[in-house]
Order: sequence, then C-alpha cells, then structure tokens
Amino acid sequence: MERQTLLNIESVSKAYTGKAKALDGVSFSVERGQFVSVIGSSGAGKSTLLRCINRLIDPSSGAVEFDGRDVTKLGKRELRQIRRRVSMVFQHYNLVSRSTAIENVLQGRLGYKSSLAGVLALYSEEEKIRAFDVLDQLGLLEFAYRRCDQLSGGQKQRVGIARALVQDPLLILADEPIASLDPKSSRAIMEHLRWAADDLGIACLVNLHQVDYAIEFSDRIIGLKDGKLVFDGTPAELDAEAIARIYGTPYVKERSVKPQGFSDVVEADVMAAAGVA
Ligand SMILES: Nc1ncnc2c1ncn2[C@@H]1O[C@H](COP(=O)(O)OP(=O)(O)OP(=O)(O)O)[C@@H](O)[C@H]1O
Repeated sequence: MERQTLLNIESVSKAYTGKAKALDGVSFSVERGQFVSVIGSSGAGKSTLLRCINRLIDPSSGAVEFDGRDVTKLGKRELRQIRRRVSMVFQHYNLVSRSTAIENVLQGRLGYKSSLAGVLALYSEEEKIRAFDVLDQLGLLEFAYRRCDQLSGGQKQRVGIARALVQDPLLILADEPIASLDPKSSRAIMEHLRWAADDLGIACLVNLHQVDYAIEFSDRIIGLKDGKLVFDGTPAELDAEAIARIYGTPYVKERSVKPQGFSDVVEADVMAAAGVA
C-alpha cells in the first residue's frame, strides 16, 4: 500500500519568553492513518509539540505542513478550515460537564457551523444520527442523555473521542489521553484510538507517559528530551539504550566483569524506571 505523508514537521522550535527552548529543531513526519506515540519525561515538550501542530501555540520557527499546507503561514480563516480536520483529545477530557454526552459529541461539529448556528446549537438530522452512531461504536449509546459529570473517567474520555471523530478529522492529537485513567479504561481508550487509525484511516499522534502502551499500540514512537527529538523509530527499535536516551536514565551496557544475566537485569531496571515493566 502506498504511504502518503499527512503531517511534516520541519525544524520546529518554540521558546516561551524567558525560558530555555521547549522545542528545539524538531523534525519528523506522520503518514495518513499512522499511529505515532510521543514519549518523554515531564517537561520534555510533548504538549508544546502537539499544540504547535494546530497552532494553539505558535512555533517560534520552523514549518508544520499538514495535508499539503504550512499551517504556520495560514490566516485565521484558513486555520479554521485546517483545524476542522485536526481533532484534539485531552487528559482532562475538556467536556462541558453539565451537558449530556450527545451534546458534547455534537460540539465536534461546531467548526463546520456559522457562529450563529453554533450558538443556537443547530445541528442537522444527519449530524445527530452520526453522533449517535459514533457513541454506539464507542459503546456509549445508553449514556447518550447522561450528563457528563455523571460519567466515569473512562466514559468521559470515550465521549471525548466521539467528539473528535464526528469532526471527520484526518489527524487526532491526543495529549496524555490515559494519564487520569485506570488500566482497564486506559486499554479501552488506546484500543479505540488504534481502531480510528486502522478502520477509519485517521492518523493519531498520542502523547503518553506509559511506554508499555506506546510499544503495544504504535506504528512508530517519537522520543523527546529537553525539547529535542532523540528517538524516531518502531516499537521494536525502542531498546533500553533508546529509553535511556529519552529519559536520561543511565544505561550500563558493558561491564568488564559481567555476571551471567547482568545486562538483562540492568535492562529490566532501566525499563522499569521508564514505567515499562
Ligand atoms: N505556557 C507556557 N509558558 C511558559 N513555559 C511553558 C508553557 N508551557 C510549557 N512551558 C515549558 O515548556 C517546557 C515543555 O513543556 P510541555 O508542557 O510541552 O512538556 P510535556 O512533555 O508535555 O510535559 P508533561 O509530560 O509534564 O505534560 C517545560 O519546561 C514547561 O515548563
């Protein structure tokens, strides 16, 4: 199957005022339908990277080419068009908690509406049917009329994904989507995102602290350290040395006197420090 580039990040840097660079010359690309995880310690620049892609943050320099257009050069109107095709999923869901699940899902259509239709929440029958369908696909149909503050964390995040999907995105940016969830809900959310990539052809760029999930679910993994890209490879290529490069954990590969099985033990420790074990 021919691969097509959807997103091309070229030497992107971001310096917040008075601070060291949060992103420093980061370059990589994402193909259509590809599932890419971004890992790195707290403060490595993962959220900044995601937010530079849809210009919630303006990069200080570099180019972000999405679907053939450099988003750093777009005016308001064009940016709005591009943002329709880029959905975001947040750690804290960012739902309207007093609104129902279906109302929150429909908000994914707001980017397609005039301001007046948006304010009046005027959605077409087609949009409503679609929103119910998506809730159904995520196993939430029975909760469609439940207020979001009465849903569990895992259910809220599924509403967040449903809202992202009705936007008809080419790309989902997920900023630590499972950081507030228990392991069972985390797995379900990762499975839903993977399904979006595999079955719907939506590329996913997912910030994660859980390296084990990144390995299990991703086509590719990007590693950031102090704003720099220090790893870009497949899960199989993410060995203990790469983990050490990303997380700064010392990796002892060779010792002059090495007891049997030593490197395995060290490797296990390094992986455990990074949250893999
Ligand atoms: N709005 C801001 N103003 C100033 N500095 C910021 C701002 N947002 C982030 N930073 C700084 O930029 C650097 C990268 O932060 P960022 O949130 O992108 O990292 P992260 O890898 O997403 O971290 P975490 O895993 O904790 O969310 C950090 O040093 C952070 O303090």
